[in-house]
Amino acid sequence: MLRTVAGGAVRTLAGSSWPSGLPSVLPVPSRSASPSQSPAEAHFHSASSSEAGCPRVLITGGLGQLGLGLASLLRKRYGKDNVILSDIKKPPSHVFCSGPFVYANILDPQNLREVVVNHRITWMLHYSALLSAVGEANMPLARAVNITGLHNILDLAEEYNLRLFIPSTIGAFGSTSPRNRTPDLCVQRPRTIYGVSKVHAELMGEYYNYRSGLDFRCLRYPGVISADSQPGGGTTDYAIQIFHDAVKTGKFECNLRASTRLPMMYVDDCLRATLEFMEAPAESLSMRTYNITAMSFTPEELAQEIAKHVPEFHISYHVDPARQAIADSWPMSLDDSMARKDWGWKHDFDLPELVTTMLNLLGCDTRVAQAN
Ligand SMILES: NC(=O)c1ccc[n+]([C@@H]2O[C@H](COP(=O)([O-])OP(=O)(O)OC[C@H]3O[C@@H](n4cnc5c(N)ncnc54)[C@H](O)[C@@H]3O)[C@@H](O)[C@H]2O)c1
Ligand SMILES: C[C@@H](O)[C@H](N)C(=O)O
Repeated sequence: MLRTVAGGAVRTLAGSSWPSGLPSVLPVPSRSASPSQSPAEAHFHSASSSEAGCPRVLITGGLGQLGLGLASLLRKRYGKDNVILSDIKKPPSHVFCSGPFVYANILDPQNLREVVVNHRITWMLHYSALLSAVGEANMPLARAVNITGLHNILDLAEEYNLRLFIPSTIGAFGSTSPRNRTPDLCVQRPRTIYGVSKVHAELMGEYYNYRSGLDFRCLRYPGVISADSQPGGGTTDYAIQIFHDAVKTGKFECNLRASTRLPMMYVDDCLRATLEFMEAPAESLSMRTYNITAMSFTPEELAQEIAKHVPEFHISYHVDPARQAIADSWPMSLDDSMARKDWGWKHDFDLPELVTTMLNLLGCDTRVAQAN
């Protein structure tokens, strides 16, 4: 099993049969390989890996909270030039210089087609979206990007036989879903355009998989916490901002109630899960959409953990009714046992490690704080 540590470095790797000669990694599945096929036949039928055996990856929406970290991890794995970052935003110069970047608007199918063809793309990781809070603030745009854009992506992935990853979210559940240890399969009646669009993405991807064999893969992420990128307008954003404010000012005003429990994950776990899932043999996947999680906490519990390192830290509450209503309809914890069973998902970061890591990355000397 491939494992990484904070920062994305490979820690331990098992297995060694990647045909491109990459350092020992999980065997790359050919989606049409079967035990009766010769490796040559399997390779011939695999359109999800490039001629050289190494995927050529396109990341859409790559300048958001998660895209840059994902690109960095995948570039370490597959080579800088095999991972193309794209967005409609202008990249800062350090991003532009760090590897291939192209403009790709998911609402423009012609533009997308050119990118896929010109860069000989074999895997697409589709990260463009409007998140929960900004989606409610601009429903028509969220509907266009998250639903019309998705249709463009699916059609292209089917036409060019791409392996397609689309992240879903805890926001794909609603108040009528079980809220404790929410299972993979249950009632999904979200009441945000974000949630509705993600249920649509899950179902459409599974339908394309069923209809034409599209190698669609989807993980329902919890709230993802990272230090080096800004959150994009979600309901779980408080769990990032709290660290910045704790380090800068020692206090934080939270827009959710103290007792609001939500599933969360540190970004390194999230990105490693994505890579491991993309590399998992198709035969090991009993489903195409999996829950993954690491921890669940409330703002109050997070503040208490931060206060162990920043003793003067003070949290206050000024609840935003729109975000609170969204959070109250989401799971408090997820059941991700199927991901753990099928393809070996295992998180590294629980709440104490998350807090220590975030504070260290943001420049707070937690050892000194603890000593004090
Ligand atoms: N961050 C989280 O906590 C979290 C949790 C669950 C799921 N996800 C999912 O992961 C994905 C990435 O999340 P994120 O936090 O990086 O989002 P983000 O909002 O930070 O970034 C989204 C990116 O999409 C781009 N985009 C918008 N319209 C576009 C268009 N027409 N064409 C191309 N790109 C466009 C934006 O410019 C932005 O850079 C999303 O699909 C999101 O639903 C994120
Ligand atoms: C949970 C996730 O999908 C995103 N961070 C949001 O809050 O909208």
